[in-house]
Amino acid sequence: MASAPNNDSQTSIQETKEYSLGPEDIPHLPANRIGGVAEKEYNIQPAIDTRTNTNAPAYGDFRAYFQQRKHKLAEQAEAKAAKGPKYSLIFSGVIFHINGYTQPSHYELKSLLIERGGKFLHYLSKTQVTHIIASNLTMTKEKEFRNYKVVRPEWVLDSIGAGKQLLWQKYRVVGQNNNNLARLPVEAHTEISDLYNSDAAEAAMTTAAHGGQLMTAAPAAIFVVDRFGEGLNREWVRRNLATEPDFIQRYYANSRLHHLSIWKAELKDYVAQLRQKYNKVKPNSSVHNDKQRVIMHVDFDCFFVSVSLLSHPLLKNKPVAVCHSHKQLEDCNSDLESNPFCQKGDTSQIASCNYVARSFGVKNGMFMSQALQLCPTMVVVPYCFDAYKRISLSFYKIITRIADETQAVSVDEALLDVTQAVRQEAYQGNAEFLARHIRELVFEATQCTVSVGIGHNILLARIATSKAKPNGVFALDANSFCNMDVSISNLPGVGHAVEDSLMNNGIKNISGLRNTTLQHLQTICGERTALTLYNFSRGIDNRVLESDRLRQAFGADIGWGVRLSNQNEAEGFVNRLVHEVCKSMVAAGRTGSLVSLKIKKRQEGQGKPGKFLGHGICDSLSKSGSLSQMTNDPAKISSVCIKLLQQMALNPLDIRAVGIQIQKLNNSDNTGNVGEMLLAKSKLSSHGKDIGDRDRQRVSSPLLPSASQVDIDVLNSLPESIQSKIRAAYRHMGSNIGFSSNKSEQKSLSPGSAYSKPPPLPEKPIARKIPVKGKSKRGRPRKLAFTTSKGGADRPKQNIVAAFHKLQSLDMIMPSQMDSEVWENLPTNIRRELAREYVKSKPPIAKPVPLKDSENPANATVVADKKQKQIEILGQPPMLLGKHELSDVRALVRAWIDSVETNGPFKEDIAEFGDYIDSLIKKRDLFKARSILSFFKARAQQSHSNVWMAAVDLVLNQANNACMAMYNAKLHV
Ligand SMILES: Nc1ccn([C@H]2C[C@H](O)[C@@H](COP(=O)(O)OP(=O)(O)OP(=O)(O)O)O2)c(=O)n1
Ligand SMILES: [Mg+2]
Ligand SMILES: [Mg+2]
Repeated sequence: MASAPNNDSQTSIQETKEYSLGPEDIPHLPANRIGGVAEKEYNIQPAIDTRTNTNAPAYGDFRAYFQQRKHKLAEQAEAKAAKGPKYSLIFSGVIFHINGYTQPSHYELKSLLIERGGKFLHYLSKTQVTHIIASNLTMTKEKEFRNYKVVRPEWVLDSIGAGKQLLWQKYRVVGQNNNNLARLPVEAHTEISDLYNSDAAEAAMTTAAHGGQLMTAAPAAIFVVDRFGEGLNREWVRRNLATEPDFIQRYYANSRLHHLSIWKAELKDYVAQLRQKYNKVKPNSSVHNDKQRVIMHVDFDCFFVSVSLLSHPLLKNKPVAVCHSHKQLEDCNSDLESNPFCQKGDTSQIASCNYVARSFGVKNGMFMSQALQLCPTMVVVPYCFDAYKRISLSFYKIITRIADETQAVSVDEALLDVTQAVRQEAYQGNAEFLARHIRELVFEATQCTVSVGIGHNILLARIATSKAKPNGVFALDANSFCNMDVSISNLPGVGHAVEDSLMNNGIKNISGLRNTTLQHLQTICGERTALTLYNFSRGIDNRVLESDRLRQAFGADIGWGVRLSNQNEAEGFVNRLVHEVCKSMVAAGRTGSLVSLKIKKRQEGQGKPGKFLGHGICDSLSKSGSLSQMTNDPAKISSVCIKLLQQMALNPLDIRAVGIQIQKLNNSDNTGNVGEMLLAKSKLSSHGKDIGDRDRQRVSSPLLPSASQVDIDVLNSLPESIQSKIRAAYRHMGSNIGFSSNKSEQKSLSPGSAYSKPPPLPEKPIARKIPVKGKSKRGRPRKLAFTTSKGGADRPKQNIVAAFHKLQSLDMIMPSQMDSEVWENLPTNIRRELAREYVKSKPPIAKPVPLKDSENPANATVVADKKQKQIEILGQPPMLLGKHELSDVRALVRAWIDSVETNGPFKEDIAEFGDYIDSLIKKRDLFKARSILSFFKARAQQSHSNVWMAAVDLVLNQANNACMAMYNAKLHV
């Protein structure tokens, strides 16, 4: 075995014995390794820090180095302090406020400015503020700030680099004269020639970033330093536009974010494959909530750097970063201080830096210019994407074989459930032994170190890893967690919006959170988020691992270099992108039946993007279309995509980013959901024809789930006319579907039966698009349920139902609980049929308890019944960005979520949306409020983003408060 990053277990056990909590608390974790450590000790040395006695080859005399370094820094600090202020006060007189997400972070910007004489305003006081720092602004903010000096964070960094306060105008986001700014020509060639005189902050860096391959091939010809007046290779730029045939491949080859997202998706499938290979069975879910669970979080230390250093072993003990920076073209031993990028603003982002660099204050994600100030001797090495992937695959092989369950988190990180694995004789029930074994095996296979966090749940394991790093193991229980000072923003799913809401209510840290009652939290951030935070703050986390969740979509997004001059070029680009996506689908043996095209369209009146050839500020558009069958054929998918593009009727010159997503995949865990399958199939009759002979062929295609996979509850919940057609379709295939809703009958189908193939993988309940609320009083299966009649709290809802009844003449009303996207894609006649059946199946409506006339939501019913009148009586309907039609508002919501899916929304946008819903409620248009909220919730759920779910909670909470105030009842969404 190669020398392993391991420790002598005996030694470490003795060392940490004094911190023991007792085995009765945590039976399967090594009791002598679990928390119970005084808070201050955490700050100095983790209770279980195997780093101290490690033989870790990667860090050698690391500890001694750190001690020396600390000493030296302290001396330097003292010397500087003795001399006077640490930095020249270039920002004195600047009173600044930071708006929205920024890179560097709020915290970093704040420190940089304050240290240099700036004054920070937490709450924006428009009379005091001199500068607002923002990377992007919402439309509302843009209007609001149009008379202020709004600057990009680069202004701060570049000013520091230049040693003086630079002119803010060059960094403006919007400004006094913004309206007069000449509209930048959109044609790519103009933009390119503009670049010759440009000071676009990221131009050189970005072009370099995306041209890594070319730089290697011919650095002298390609090197781009326009920013410093040395000229730009025009040919290079031309070659880097989306119109070039090999653009996508080169873009893919150089974009780290693209790699990270693809790897994440691929690793999910890879884990599922490996689990089959190793005959892993999902562990019994009954132990999910208790203290018997042992969860590990395993994460490589400075992954990209560690891997890149395998081919640069001599740099091991030097500060090193992986980054697309010109600096990597420099000789590592040259005088780096003289590098122009040390003095000018190199805004390329550090993907990963090693722990030596971190000891200087450098961090992952930092801009290179800032990092070089902190650590001028830092060496920059290039990306090695192939090696990262290769090493990641070896890692996943090892951990998936050992763990009971594995959830792929990212290329360098996984969550393991090892509850059973630790019971094996070799580990004697000691999780730490197992963690060491994993570290040894990974090191032996990859020559890189991983750190392991251990806990009874995902939250504890993750927090423990931050204590274990680098190159160590740390176990944490809930008690010890409660003694730690964990930042609220480190809790999973806490984004800016939630953090700000908590801050505004005086909840600044985790102990503040713990000291807040659940009820109070609920008023701040909604029921679900409140409960999650309430639990998290106490170290409680009931989430289960998702080891069997296959990837749900294939796709690609390109938001750089997209400059298209005509429709032909636009269609050609979409076509090439589809071909790229299909390649990976074919390789994975997956097919899909729904394709979405996302376009970012240059926003009217916007100047040139901050990033050369970037997408700048855009409107996001998205359109989906069904494929005529499950397919991964690029020609078929491309023709649907091109139709979608044509339907969008855009000026190709305005297209700034293109994304394609293929969903509703075969073999994915929604194939067992017959409701969804049936709806997908219904969509096939694209001209609204009934499911007849023409479709029977399709019904017998592999599109339909096998009879054994049909969820009878869901089938029974459909209108009878549709049920009978489905049953007929199965009869046509030579199979009968039972009428019983008894699940055990389905399972009892003989294993040899042609339709007895078990549904693939999922054991957790399948999310249903069409909810079933059990049986009606008469014992017959209920039709699609609109509401449960429970009495008091349902009063407003029943009135909405009444509104619905009255509106049935429109007969195209979507049942609010149905997935709106599916609904919109259904043929007209099926929609009508569902709507009619739906209405017929409603139980009689209970008489509402009379309320004061002015408060009676039934009035809303009457108003809703006479839409035109509503407008006359109540005046203009409430507007969201100038839109009021339901379909328009939905389109806005969809575009909103699509445009910032992963990062989550700006809090101002949430507030604006919340206010719009509020005004709907105040205008008594409960039907619309509910419908839009359901749509919002459904789309947010599809994004699988906790941040979006938190946004849903916030808006729902606000809506419910408004509803309670008006009707003394909640709005059921
Ligand atoms: N926004 C991001 C996040 C991650 N990565 C890459 C670089 C990292 O090396 C790798 C793993 O991410 P980690 O967050 O685990 O960071 P490191 O492994 O570099 O450091 P640590 O030791 O803190 O885990 O993914 C990236 O390029 N950009
Ligand atoms: Mg890592
Ligand atoms: Mg990681």
